[in-house]
Amino acid sequence: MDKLTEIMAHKRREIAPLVRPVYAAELAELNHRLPRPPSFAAALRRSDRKLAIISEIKRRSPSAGDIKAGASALAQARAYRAAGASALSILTDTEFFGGTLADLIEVAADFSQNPPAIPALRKDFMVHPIQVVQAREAGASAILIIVRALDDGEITALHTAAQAAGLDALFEIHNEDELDRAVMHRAKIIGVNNRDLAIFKTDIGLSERLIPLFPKDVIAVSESGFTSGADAARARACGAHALLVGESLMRAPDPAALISAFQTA
Ligand SMILES: O=C(O)c1ccccc1NCC(=O)[C@H](O)[C@H](O)COP(=O)(O)O
Repeated sequence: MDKLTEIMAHKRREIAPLVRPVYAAELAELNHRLPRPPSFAAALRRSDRKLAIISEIKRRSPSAGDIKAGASALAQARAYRAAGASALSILTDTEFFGGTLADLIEVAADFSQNPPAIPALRKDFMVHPIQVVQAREAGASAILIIVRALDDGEITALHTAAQAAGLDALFEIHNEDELDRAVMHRAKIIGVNNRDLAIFKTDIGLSERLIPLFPKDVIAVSESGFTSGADAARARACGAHALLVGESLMRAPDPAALISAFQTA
């Protein structure tokens, strides 16, 4: 069993006690009642030709073990914002990544009270619309849809729920078939995850292979394995609008310098 399969099985067991029908009317009411979060999609299309950097809060991971155990999500988010990050990715999975939904709630509440707010992706392993309700209530601007981990019915349910709740969706893919499925679901934002989850190797060549195949109106994100401006330059050259970066920014003594190197590569 590869790691993603193990994580998805755990996530399905974890949320089983919370699962209930989630109707469009509930999501629309939520969207109407809660303050509108900043747009994730708009933040990824920069007008200054710089790459947008989605900066991730990631305390540990299956591939790296501890990265920055005990890090304050709020301190990390403030550092990223000050450094010019376009958006945040906040891992809310506890078992494998050491994050919590409380991290997202804390950061989104602080940013809305102390602007400027930048949008946050709820980075978790989504399987049911109840997690979309949680994401919207927590202050997220977007959710993650991992195409290979879900059947088409589940993708439709998550995507429809996200749209009804006023959230964007980042569709994550690893190959041409998954790209076709994301396009069939009318994804507006598609990310290529450069990490092979079976052997944990990252290869930016995967983005170089897949991003040129994206429809022209899709926002292209390259995810995982970025450590230098030279890596970012490869993603830019193949058409990426944005990078999603976790480990190297969490470990960086000066995240601002690294974000600047990525942006201007
Ligand atoms: O990072 C992992 O080890 C991992 C393992 C299994 C499933 C997902 C995993 N990572 C999620 C991500 O997509 C990355 O956190 C994200 O793209 C940032 O990657 P990086 O910059 O390499 O930390």
